[in-house]
Amino acid sequence: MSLPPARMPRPLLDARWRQAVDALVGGDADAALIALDALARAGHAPAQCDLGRALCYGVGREADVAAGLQWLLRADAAGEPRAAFSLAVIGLAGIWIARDAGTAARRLRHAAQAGFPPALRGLALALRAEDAADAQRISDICLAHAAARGDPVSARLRARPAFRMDALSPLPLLPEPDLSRGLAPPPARRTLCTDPRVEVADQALTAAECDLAIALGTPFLRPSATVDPRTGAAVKVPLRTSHDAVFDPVVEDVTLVAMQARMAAFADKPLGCAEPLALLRYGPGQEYRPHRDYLPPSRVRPVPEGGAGQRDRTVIAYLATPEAGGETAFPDLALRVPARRGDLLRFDNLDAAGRPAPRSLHAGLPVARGEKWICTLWFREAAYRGA
Ligand SMILES: O=C(O)CCC(=O)C(=O)O
Ligand SMILES: [Fe+2]
Repeated sequence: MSLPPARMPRPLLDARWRQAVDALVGGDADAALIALDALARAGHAPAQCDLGRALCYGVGREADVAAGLQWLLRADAAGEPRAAFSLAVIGLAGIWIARDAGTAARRLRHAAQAGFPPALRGLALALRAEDAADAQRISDICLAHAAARGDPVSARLRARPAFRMDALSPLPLLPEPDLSRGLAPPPARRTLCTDPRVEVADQALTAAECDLAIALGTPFLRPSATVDPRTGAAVKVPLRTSHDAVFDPVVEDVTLVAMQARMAAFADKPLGCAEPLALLRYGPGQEYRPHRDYLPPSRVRPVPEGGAGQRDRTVIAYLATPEAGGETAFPDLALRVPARRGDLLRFDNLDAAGRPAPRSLHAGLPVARGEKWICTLWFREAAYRGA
């Protein structure tokens, strides 16, 4: 006999929820979402969380952010740590809901204290930027716990070498991190050119942010392609010989969001105007030949028609300094920007009248020795994410 979910005992609900998650991961999104919906309505907080995330990010069906947020809020109110973490990331991004670093920090602490690995890692990296006496010690304990719970990125980011699971001390009472400092625009910028505008912010990223972006994106790297302007199809061409990865927004990460929020602040653009963050790796001899970042008109839906418009601005974050070569060059402006880990570069792709600016021509010069890693945000004129 089959009871309606609302009357099922908790272990049965948990079993149903695990089945639904297996179906979601296994690609049977329709069945998964129907099951999650029934469980969510029956008050099962983990299912509310998964349903909320699926709706927010359009997993298995068209995104419905408003409905997704409602489920996440209900799961969070019921104490579900993963929902607290998702809402912390969403609250820091400030695209779907107004940015609130204080509430995000409270939610992140709660999720970390409950042992959710991405939250432990996010809290650990936020603490690394703080100078309180205990911050570094607690940061390392958090990374150790996240690694022990199966997070390979935390294992890579640990300052100290491997450890044994049975040597782990219990998680101490964790502090609430100050997430607001990571969002502020870089304090100083150097203007290298005014037409088109090119600016650099020195040492605007922390070492932890650079390492995290590399570690998180590495599994997704593939040989770079570009778009054929005639057909719009992705093609492999000698224009880009690097490897790249695009961070799908569903890869929620507090540190990555804080880093992007700072890149957006430097660009004087809302983060919601940015395309998803891209990661690029260049080895010796690899390059990005001279090109412009604005799109062929056929791929631009103009703002007055409700589209996101052109790529009006680009921000590049340098994550790893090559031993030689790899500068970003602007041939028409006689400029070369060294690829120095931690620095940000921004430049305009359009002129003051909003027309494509041919002088924004730029290139990633060949790396001579070592590796160059960057993250790029291409900003549109109007809202792109969640639009
Ligand atoms: O690698 C570089 O320095 C330039 C990268 C670039 O042009 C881009 O990502 O659009
Ligand atoms: Fe570019």
